[in-house]
This record gives sequence, structure tokens and C-alpha cells, in this order.
Amino acid sequence: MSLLVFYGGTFDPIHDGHLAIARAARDALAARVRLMPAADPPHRAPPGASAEHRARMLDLAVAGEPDLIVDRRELRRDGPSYSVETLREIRAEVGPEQPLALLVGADSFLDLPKWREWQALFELAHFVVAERPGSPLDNERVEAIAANRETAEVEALRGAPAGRVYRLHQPLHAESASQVRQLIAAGQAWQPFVPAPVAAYIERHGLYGVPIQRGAVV
Ligand SMILES: Nc1ncnc2c1ncn2[C@@H]1O[C@H](COP(=O)(O)OP(=O)(O)OP(=O)(O)O)[C@@H](O)[C@H]1O
Ligand SMILES: O=C(O)c1ccc[n+]([C@@H]2O[C@H](COP(=O)([O-])O)[C@@H](O)[C@H]2O)c1
Repeated sequence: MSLLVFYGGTFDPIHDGHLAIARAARDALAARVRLMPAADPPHRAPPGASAEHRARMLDLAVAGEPDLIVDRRELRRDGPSYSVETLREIRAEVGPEQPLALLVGADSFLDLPKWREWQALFELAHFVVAERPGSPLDNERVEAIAANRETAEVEALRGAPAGRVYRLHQPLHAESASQVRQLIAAGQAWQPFVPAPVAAYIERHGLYGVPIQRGAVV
């Protein structure tokens, strides 16, 4: 059965590292990837941009890429955007047999034991884990979380509805949203780290303290 891949994040703002792993997952898994902005991301300070701005930047970033889709379901729910609730909602829609995967970066995966009902997540979806500079995926640390669920076979993800952990070996990307926000605050060049239409949107709307450029094309 085909695999449904969901990629949750704060995307404050979406940057080239996010796009690179979404594309890498799409290509490695031959699947559509649904980027899901969190309304109220757990375990972090409130985002610098509103949920609607963050979602609109995602729309711009994936425009013209039919296998990258923006999924606004978490924006329609009140309270913290716990992944276990999101995955239960999706599972209820697609039924018990449909293979589902959650795409996360290495730092998120290594933090998984702090997530709400984290063990239940493995009953709801597979995890596809993207490598990320600064968060090495040592076998020991991965195994402490994956507990024998790891597989190197994409077919294993398609062959079960949930419960496996797959490492995505994509080229590493060092970008982070906090780096983009810090560069903006420091008055340094930040535009090279985000897709050009996203940079234009940030400038047009004066997000993150960028001086508004009314003439900019969105
Ligand atoms: N450069 C990257 N390489 C691999 N994974 C990434 C990268 N950037 C973000 N991710 C992953 O994407 C998901 C969403 O990330 P998020 O929106 O929090 O971006 P971020 O760059 O980590 O933001 P911030 O710097 O504000 O914490 C997380 O699972 C994170 O691990
Ligand atoms: O469910 C949780 O407890 C939980 C805790 C931390 C993060 N998450 C989800 O993980 C994704 C990445 O989070 P973040 O903060 O790195 O953008 C995003 O979809 C969050 O909703 C989920």
C-alpha cells in the first residue's frame, strides 16, 4: 500500500533545510509529503509569526511541487498541537491498515521520550528520521528510543501501518529557523537560507522585525 507521510513543524519560518528533507523523503519513499504547521507547538516559546503567516509561507515554498502539500489540520484545533492527537485524527480518517509515517529531524527524534504519550506514537505511525548537523544519530541513542523497530527497508514501511523507524540518509543541511530569526535580528543576510518567495513574503509583511518593503513581490 502507498505510504502517507506527514511532516510537522513550527516552520517559523520554513527554510531550505526543511524543504531539502521534505524533498529527500518524497524521493526516497516515493510518497507525497504533507507539511503540517503546528498552531501551538508544544515544548517551545510561541512562534514569532502567526499560524496563518507560517502556513502561507509554506504554500509559497511548495508551489509548483505537486508532491509537497500543505496540511492545515493542526490550525483548526485549539490547545497545544500534540502529535498523538493529530495522528489519532488522521488514523480515524484513513483506517487501521493505511501505512502512515511522521517525518522528523534527528533532534526531534532524540527528544521523543518527552513527547505526550510517545510510546503510543509507534502504534499510530512509522518514524522517518532525517539526519541533522548537531544531533548525531548514535546507534545506541537511536536504539534506546526505537527499541528494535529500526529498518533500512522502505518496503517495511509500506508493509505495515505503523511501528517502524527508518533513517533518511539525505545530504546534511545546517539551516535552522532560529538561525534565520537571529540573522534578521542582527541585521545580517538571512535571505539565502529561505526560498526566494518566502523571503519576499517576510519582507512584504515585515515579519520577525524585518523592515516592511511594500514594493516587494509576494
Ligand atoms: N536543517 C534541518 N535538517 C534536518 N531536519 C530539520 C532541519 N531543520 C528542521 N528540521 C526538522 O524539521 C522539523 C520542524 O522543525 P522546526 O520547524 O522546529 O525548525 P527548526 O529549524 O528546528 O526551528 P528552530 O530553530 O526555531 O527550533 C523538526 O522535526 C526538525 O528536527
Ligand atoms: O506531541 C508532542 O508532545 C510534541 C512535542 C514536541 C514537538 N512535537 C511536534 O514535533 C514537530 C516538530 O516540532 P518543532 O517544535 O521542532 O517545530 C511539530 O509537529 C510538533 O507539533 C510534538
